[in-house]
Amino acid sequence: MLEVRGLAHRYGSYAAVENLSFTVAEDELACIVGPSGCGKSTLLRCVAGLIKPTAGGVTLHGDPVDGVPADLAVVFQDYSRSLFPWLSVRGNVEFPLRTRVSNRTERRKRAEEALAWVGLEAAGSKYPWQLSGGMQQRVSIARALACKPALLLMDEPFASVDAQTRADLEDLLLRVRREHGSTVLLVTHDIDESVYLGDRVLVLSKSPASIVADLTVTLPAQRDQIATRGSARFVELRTEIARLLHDRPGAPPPPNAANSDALAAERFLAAEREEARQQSSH
Ligand SMILES: Nc1ncnc2c1ncn2[C@@H]1O[C@H](COP(=O)(O)OP(=O)(O)OP(=O)(O)O)[C@@H](O)[C@H]1O
Repeated sequence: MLEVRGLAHRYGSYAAVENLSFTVAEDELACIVGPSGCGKSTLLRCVAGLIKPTAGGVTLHGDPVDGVPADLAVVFQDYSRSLFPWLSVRGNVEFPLRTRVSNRTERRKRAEEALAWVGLEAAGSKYPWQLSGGMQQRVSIARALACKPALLLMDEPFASVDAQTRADLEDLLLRVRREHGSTVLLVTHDIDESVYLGDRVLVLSKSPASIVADLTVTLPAQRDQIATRGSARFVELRTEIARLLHDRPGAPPPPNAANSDALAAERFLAAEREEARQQSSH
């Protein structure tokens, strides 16, 4: 569905992204994880057609992306700036449909349907500022889904909410995807989140971003915040990604009850999570 080939982007003389190539298949959820400032958002903006790459290109269904494609939707981290405060929740969800669906009744139906998908069927008449942060981000997700996009791009979508809300939103995304099917490219700097959500994780290098690994997440499709995150395979994958991100071939191996390195690995990953939390709060 999506092909990124030889993509590079420079801001003046500064190379943010260099020679990136990958594909995303229909109904796949691919996560992009990389160090802070490595060029993840730049990559996503190029895929969304918001900025023009300086080299290489992006195709969606084989058509070159040159400007924002009609069948693409983006969810940003900062829900408070992406929702219109003067429109009701329903009005926000209906807004992008104005240019896509001419029939008003159909627009209303699509908006109500999308709000039900994210559990906000009773909040349509409220205003965004009357909702919690997690609920506002659910409105942003409903707005994106109402467009029935061929490709959903998400840029650190859960980085601005508390840990419990984040877990709820992650599960909401997995459920909506299971029930309604969608192709998703999601950027995060949280290693655990990339493994928990992804069918695949693309690991980026430090700036200028290039792909250092493309890992298939060999975990059961049905995920659970406790059982999945506690499984040996999950721990192996996140340790592998942490090692790749920090370019430390000698980093601790995956924890193993019989292995005294287990504690060191846990400490290393806890420091990783703390660093990601601090970055997202800035
Ligand atoms: N409009 C711009 N003009 C100049 N430089 C920019 C611009 N946008 C981003 N950059 C630079 O390009 C590099 C990559 O930025 P980008 O936002 O893509 O990284 P990121 O991986 O998404 O960062 P973060 O993890 O902190 O969100 C950074 O060094 C940034 O300062």
